[in-house]
Amino acid sequence: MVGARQEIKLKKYRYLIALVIILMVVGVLVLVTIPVVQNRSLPKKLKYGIVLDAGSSHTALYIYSWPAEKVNDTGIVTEVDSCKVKGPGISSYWNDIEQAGKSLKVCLDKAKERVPEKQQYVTPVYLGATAGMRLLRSQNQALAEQLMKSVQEFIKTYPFNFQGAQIITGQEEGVFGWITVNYLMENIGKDNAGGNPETEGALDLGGASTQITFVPGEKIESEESALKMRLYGKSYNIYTHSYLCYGKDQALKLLLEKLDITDNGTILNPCFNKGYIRTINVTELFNSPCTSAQHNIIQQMVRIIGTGNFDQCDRYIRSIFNFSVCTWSSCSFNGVYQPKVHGKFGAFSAYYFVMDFFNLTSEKPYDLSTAQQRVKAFCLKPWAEVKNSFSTNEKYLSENCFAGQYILSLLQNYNFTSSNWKTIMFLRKIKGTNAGWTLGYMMNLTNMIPAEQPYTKPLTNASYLTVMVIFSIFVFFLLLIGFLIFKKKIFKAQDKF
Ligand SMILES: Nc1ncnc2c1ncn2[C@@H]1O[C@H](COP(=O)(O)OP(=O)(O)O)[C@@H](O)[C@H]1O
Ligand SMILES: [Ca+2]
Repeated sequence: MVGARQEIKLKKYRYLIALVIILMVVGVLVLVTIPVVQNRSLPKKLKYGIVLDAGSSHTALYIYSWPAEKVNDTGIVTEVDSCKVKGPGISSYWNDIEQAGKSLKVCLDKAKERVPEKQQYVTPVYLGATAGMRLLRSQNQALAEQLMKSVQEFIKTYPFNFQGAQIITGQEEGVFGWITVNYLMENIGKDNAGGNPETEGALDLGGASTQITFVPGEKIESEESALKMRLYGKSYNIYTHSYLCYGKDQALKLLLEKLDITDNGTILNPCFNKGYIRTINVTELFNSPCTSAQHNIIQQMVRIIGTGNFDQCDRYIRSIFNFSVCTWSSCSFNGVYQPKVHGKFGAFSAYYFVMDFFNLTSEKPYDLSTAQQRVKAFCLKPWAEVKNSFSTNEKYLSENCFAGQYILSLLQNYNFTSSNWKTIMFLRKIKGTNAGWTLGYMMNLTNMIPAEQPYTKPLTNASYLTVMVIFSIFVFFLLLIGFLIFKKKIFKAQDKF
């Protein structure tokens, strides 16, 4: 009788213990789920940053965004919107200074709509002007300053956190383009085991200048073009050079200057399609510091007539580069030091626009001879045919033969030959964000690129909690089993007595 009563008591205890276990497990699960769900359902607070790229040919505005709490993580800043300012670059407003600022209205209004009102006061805005303004400043510093002031004052009328309008250096333009490319490709910042991961070089072709930036496989001889950077705990020895006057619009002026002009004011241009005619004002050609050479043209207007002569065009384009001097172990042109190109390259801006026109921008790179054939085939077409076959804007269309040949020539001067041509990838965007100096510039000025690898927890919050709970349950069960065995032994021992 006593034994049976004890058994009932023991059963009751077991049920009680089972109930306690279930309640504990439920309790632990609730404790885990709530914080995880809680954190996930919180809307991610986004931060914004705006950069205006005041290029020589036009101004563009870019809006970037990133989750507030992840500033130092890599690959998380993305472009959420962009806006192309109508009309020419700010340097073209030298005769109507106030209009330079006003020209930005449509895009700044768009930014005001895009960035949530509450965030606008803390959203930094930067304006960086490039080679167009560099050239103007070299001609007339006061005028350049007035123009910068005009854009600055106009941006200040907006509720954003204005951080300054600067004419950036060619070196900054090159390096920030390189940072943008490598940040978006996630070549920098990722903790790749075993030394530095390979970075990609950056090739930027603008209207007034062009930049080449890469980490060479050899020591950089010229200090002028060397830059040591520490990013995310790794050191990079970067080579960068910006060629003023070798953007595609200024290079065309360099070419026109080389061509003969007839007494009646006609220039025959082998780099324009046969039959194409463009009339320009002489001052338009010679008002640039790139073409300040003396000229004795008496006419006001000159007529440029395309002859579509590929070989002649090639020769003339070569003539705008000087190969006669080099005081270094290797040079590109004009006596500029350049180490051997190394690794892969991303080529953007006008490189992309022009090569895209020739359908040479696919994921699978084309070889140099295919590129040459395509450009040649286009240059040999008469203008009448070209005009009818493409709906491209006439100015770009008429300059594509020149631009295509110029790009092929420039890249070969950098020593891209048939053997390494395919290391160049022509691209406009990387993961939805425009390739260009603006993103790198903003990240640098907002201190978003740490010099050292930021401390990262080995586990995410959610996995940390999960692991902790699983182990708690595990330990709890071990204890429980131990306890039950222990109890059983005691009961058994009691039964014996
Ligand atoms: N759709 C296009 N097709 C061809 N060229 C283009 C196109 N859009 C822009 N470009 C060219 O890209 C270049 C952009 O240069 P830009 O950034 O304004 O000058 P810079 O960087 O020298 O200050 C210009 O030469 C412009 O004509
Ligand atoms: Ca540019």
